[in-house]
Amino acid sequence: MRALRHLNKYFRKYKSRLIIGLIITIIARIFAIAVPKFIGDSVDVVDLYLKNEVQNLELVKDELIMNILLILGSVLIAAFFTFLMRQTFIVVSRHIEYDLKNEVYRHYERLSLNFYKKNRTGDLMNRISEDVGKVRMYVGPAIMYSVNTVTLFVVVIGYMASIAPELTLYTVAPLPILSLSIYKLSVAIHKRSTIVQQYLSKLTTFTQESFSGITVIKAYGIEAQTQDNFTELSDQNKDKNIDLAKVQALFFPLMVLLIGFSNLIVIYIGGRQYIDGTITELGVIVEFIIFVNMLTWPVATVGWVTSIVQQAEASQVRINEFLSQEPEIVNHVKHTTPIHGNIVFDNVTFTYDDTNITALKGINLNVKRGETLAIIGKTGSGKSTILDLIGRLYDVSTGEIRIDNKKIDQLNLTDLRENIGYVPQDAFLFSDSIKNNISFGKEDASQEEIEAAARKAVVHSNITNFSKGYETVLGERGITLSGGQKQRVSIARAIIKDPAILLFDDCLSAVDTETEEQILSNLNKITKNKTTFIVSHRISTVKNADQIIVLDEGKIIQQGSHNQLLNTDGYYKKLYLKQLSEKEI
Ligand SMILES: Nc1ncnc2c1ncn2[C@@H]1O[C@H](COP(=O)(O)OP(=O)(O)OP(=O)(O)O)[C@@H](O)[C@H]1O
Repeated sequence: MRALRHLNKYFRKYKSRLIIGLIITIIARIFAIAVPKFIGDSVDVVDLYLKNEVQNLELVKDELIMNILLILGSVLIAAFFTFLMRQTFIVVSRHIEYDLKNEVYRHYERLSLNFYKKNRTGDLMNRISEDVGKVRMYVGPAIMYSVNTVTLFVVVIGYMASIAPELTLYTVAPLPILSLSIYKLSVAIHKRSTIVQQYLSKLTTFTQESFSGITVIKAYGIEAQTQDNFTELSDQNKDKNIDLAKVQALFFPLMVLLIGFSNLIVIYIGGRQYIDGTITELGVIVEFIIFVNMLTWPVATVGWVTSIVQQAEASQVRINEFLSQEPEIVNHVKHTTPIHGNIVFDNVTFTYDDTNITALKGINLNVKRGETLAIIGKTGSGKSTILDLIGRLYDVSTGEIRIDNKKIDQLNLTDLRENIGYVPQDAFLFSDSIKNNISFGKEDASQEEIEAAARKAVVHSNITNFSKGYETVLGERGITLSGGQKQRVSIARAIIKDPAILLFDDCLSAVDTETEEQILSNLNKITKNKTTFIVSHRISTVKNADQIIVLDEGKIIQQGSHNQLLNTDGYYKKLYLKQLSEKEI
């Protein structure tokens, strides 16, 4: 129960509603037990009349009508309060579920990229949906049924013991067996449903991947093979579901069996006691039979609730495991720090701690506001890593990065990121309209601003060619756009922010050289008072930059302007000549 203590703050938050729920439950139960009492009384009146102890039939009829009205009234009141009980407890549980989901989501967002690399997306999603759902079963149904059971027990058994103590003892004796059996069964059900969940998530992941990669599947003609794999997974899934159904099927028969057993005891022992005179009223037996049936479900829920609490505990442990993770990148500065964009790398070395790859080794750079630095180099040489460090997606291992003469970790992280327009290598577009995908960089952007940004990124005419223009909704990962169009929408998204620092990570690779030239000439105007880092494999993209660096295995092997580098033998010149011969320049 340790992990579940995390929820106490929510119980405190909804304290008053829970107390009201408790009072409502007690009232509902009191009215519920009135029903068997009135039935018992009715049987007694009829019994007395049959034994000739009461002769006036009218009196008997009046008493019966009165009892019927009382039963009706009690049932209605009990039903109304039971409805209110569910409304309070279940509604509170939905509020707590909502609060907890938001808490987990907020925390996820604070965590650094490393966290996302170490944990699978499916796992993150499971904890926020399925695990929170299981915890809700504890804060909702489990608490509601526990309160219900305890109040019913105190009220009903107290009343039963007051009218026939010995019979009460015999009647409740089999109930712990019922509770224990239901508990065992619930544990077995839980085990099997966990397995079912695992198989279901395998099947979901497989289906999701095959639909995302449908182009590859069709291009390679492997539909039949994919179908076989799906059928196999589906088969396993079905078998596990059947295993689960087998134990679930035992639940109600087991309950009915044990209720039947308790009823037999009441009839047998109660009958004997009535015959030998220990019990004087026949109605008591009738009342007891109704009480046994009333107690059965709450007793069964003791076992069920125990298993719910165990599952919730396990889920909360998993949730707490993530909640207790501290973000590696911490915002040390709470006050705002304006960003102008003078960037210095001072002997920066960076090692990815999961792969242990030292992606950057002793990098020194000095880029002033208004300047453009281009980075070129073989794949895996550390180009993207430089951009990631500027956005403080990771902290440097040794050396330091300074922006406007301040160490990067002495800047307000939100200010830093708000002042960066980043265009990643793999343009990611959300399943939303093109308009919203662009204005993502500036939420309050007007249509004119959006169009202006799209014009600068040379994608406006493509967008207006779509029948719905800027309202065109993009499919998953923007599949309705070509690679080059996606890149340009992504550039527009960065431009619209009008940030102090622009980071372009090989984002013109899918654009033809003519369009590239137009974009670069537009960027030239935009970046006049900004600091720009541009990563590329093409000389045509980097040639106009103020500084160009060539990276190789994390080290700067060449540095200078286009002309300076052309006059030096090395990687840059070789690449230039090669691309020139390919007529790329
Ligand atoms: N998130 C990461 N976790 C661990 N290692 C990484 C990560 N990203 C990159 N690396 C490794 O760091 C090195 C530099 O990668 P980086 O992405 O900076 O290269 P790059 O020059 O941008 O390559 P490309 O031109 O192919 O984009 C590579 O060896 C890569 O495998």
